[in-house]
Amino acid sequence: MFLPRIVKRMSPLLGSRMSLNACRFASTDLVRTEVDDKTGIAVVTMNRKPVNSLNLELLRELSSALDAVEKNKSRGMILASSLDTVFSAGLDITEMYKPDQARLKDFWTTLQEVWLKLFGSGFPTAAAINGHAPAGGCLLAMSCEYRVMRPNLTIGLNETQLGIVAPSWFMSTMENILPRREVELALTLGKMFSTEKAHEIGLVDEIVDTKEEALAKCTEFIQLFARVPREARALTKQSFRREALQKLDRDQDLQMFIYLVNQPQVQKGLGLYFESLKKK
Ligand SMILES: CC/C=C\C/C=C\C/C=C\C/C=C/C(=O)SCCNC(=O)CCNC(=O)[C@H](O)C(C)(C)COP(=O)(O)OP(=O)(O)OC[C@H]1O[C@@H](n2cnc3c(N)ncnc32)[C@H](O)[C@@H]1OP(=O)(O)O
Repeated sequence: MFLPRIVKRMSPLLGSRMSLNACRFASTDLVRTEVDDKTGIAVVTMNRKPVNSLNLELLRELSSALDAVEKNKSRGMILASSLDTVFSAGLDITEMYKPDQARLKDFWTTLQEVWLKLFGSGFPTAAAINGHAPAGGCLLAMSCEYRVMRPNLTIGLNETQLGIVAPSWFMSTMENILPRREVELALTLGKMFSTEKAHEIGLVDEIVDTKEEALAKCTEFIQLFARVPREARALTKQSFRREALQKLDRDQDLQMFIYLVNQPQVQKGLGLYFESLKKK
């Protein structure tokens, strides 16, 4: 159970430029949330070694962090990773391979919840992509309004490469950013884009060299909205994203997921893929 710990302290995270700002922290082991008192922007940092794979516990804590950002009336939120080379490896394969059925249900329901809160948030969002972002990691980054990425990394929805199908709301999330044709090709190929290619096609907005620069660029983006009335901005964003949000029928999607994941050929594929990751 996530219990936000709100304390005042100096920020150790954002380097000298922001280190004098007092920050409020609401943190757990897996997700650190820090609100800069000067900018009012929350940085939500995923911290699950080795690769921030999204298991039930990490998803639950992300969901709670999004609630806390909403409740605190933060000016915006930056999603980042504490790891040097990985933003998030996507869904934790161990949640889907030979799963406990009750936990599998909880896992998927919580993932839906995180997406609904992040993609549908009223506050401005940006992703500081300081590491690789395959599949579910790409989904989180794409659910934000702006993406800043370090060079020589990869991002994309690679599900078909694993022999699985990205759910339709993963697809809609990509379609909110890229032209339909580009999305169809990316999805059917299971394409992982380099940072540079992702920038060229518009999947990523800016490339920077360091995590600190990524956080600074995300902050600049969120500050663009400083003079825009908050409610009007939020309703405009939510209205623009409504079609994608409403298309998700949670019960039907859950049933489909449970059915597909339990198919012997999907289990076999997930097992082989997991083994190949271990042998790498
Ligand atoms: C309604 C329709 C429904 C359903 C159809 C059914 C299912 C579809 C549902 C959802 C879509 C799926 C979405 C996903 O997100 S699936 C996950 C896809 N992720 C990946 O393919 C990424 C795999 N990982 C990597 O490519 C690399 O690990 C990465 C580039 C991220 C980092 O490389 P690095 O060299 O730094 O680390 P590694 O040595 O590879 O890994 C370290 C360690 O971590 C383990 N690992 C990696 N990724 C995962 C993962 N996703 N889940 C669990 N574990 C992972 C890896 O095995 C290593 O473990 P160990 O050997 O024990 O150290």
